[in-house]
Amino acid sequence: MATATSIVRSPAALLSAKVTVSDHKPTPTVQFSRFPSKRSCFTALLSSLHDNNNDDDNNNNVISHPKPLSSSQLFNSVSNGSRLRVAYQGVRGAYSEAAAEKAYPNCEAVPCDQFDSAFQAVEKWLVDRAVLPIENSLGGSIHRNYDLLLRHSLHIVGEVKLAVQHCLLANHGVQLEDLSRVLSHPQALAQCENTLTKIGLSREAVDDTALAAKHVALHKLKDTGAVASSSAAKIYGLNILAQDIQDDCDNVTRFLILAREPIIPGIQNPFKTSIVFSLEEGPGVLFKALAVFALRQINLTKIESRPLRNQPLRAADDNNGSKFHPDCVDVF
Ligand SMILES: O=C(O)C(=O)C[C@]1(C(=O)O)C=C[C@@H](O)C=C1
Repeated sequence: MATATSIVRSPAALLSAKVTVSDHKPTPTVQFSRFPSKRSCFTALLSSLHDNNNDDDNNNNVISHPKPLSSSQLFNSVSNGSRLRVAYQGVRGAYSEAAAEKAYPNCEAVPCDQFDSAFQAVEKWLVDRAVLPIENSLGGSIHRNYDLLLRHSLHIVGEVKLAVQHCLLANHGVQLEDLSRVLSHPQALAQCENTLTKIGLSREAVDDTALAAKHVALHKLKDTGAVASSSAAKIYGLNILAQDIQDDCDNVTRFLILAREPIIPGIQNPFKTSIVFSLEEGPGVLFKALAVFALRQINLTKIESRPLRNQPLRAADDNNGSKFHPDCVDVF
């Protein structure tokens, strides 16, 4: 069990509650809110009130949202008698596939070549949900997905944590001393940094761990291994040369569950909220923004800062001599 915090609907209506989150279930979260400017912040607040009142959506000034998911729909892996389709990045045997199946045990896990394709698959109604990695206990944040969350209009409706245990895989008959190179996802290579350095293998990044295993098997490579899961070894017929090669035995990746529809937070489940905002530069702006949470006893579980793409880096000695200008601060 872990402790987390709730609930922020908008900067104008802050509520907080200390809650307990089970690690074993997907944690429901309210929608991914964006407050890039005062104007859009106001729009977001208006549309959220509009949804809650269930009014007819005839007003063009108010953004219309898809119908929100209910908490019971959220955990149902069967919709209308058919299996829920859940997009993940990678090929069969990727950790993301295991995360999708952990989030929705009876789902049809749908492989996507890139993170962006998984976002698009949900937006184009090809699948019902996407399950994508957002941070790892050893490797840190997966920035690509933070940036994609800003570019797409999907909602975070839950999260799932997966213990990641890496294996060193090779073709049958290949010994550890035959290997000079290893392929894997960059995060997986980072999570095994110490072990791979000790063995003395050069590293090459590919799109996902299972793809690395598939490549080694398909091309019958004798000098190249793959860092991937034991299920990838089974699927692609590879031998496990070493198990649990990650640098820390507590290697956990947190995945977000994304949907077209937001969910309405209920009181029966704990809720976590993600907010994105940018700040005008000036002394103490970040301190003041964070004080809003501190003064209401809201426990922040993660803070992430991303560059604003449409603004070049600001010089360190401009304006009032302030050396640090956070371009964008995301509170998760
Ligand atoms: O390559 C995979 O198997 C993935 O699912 C991707 C991914 C990641 O993006 O972090 C997921 C979990 C592990 O941390 C390593 C890689």
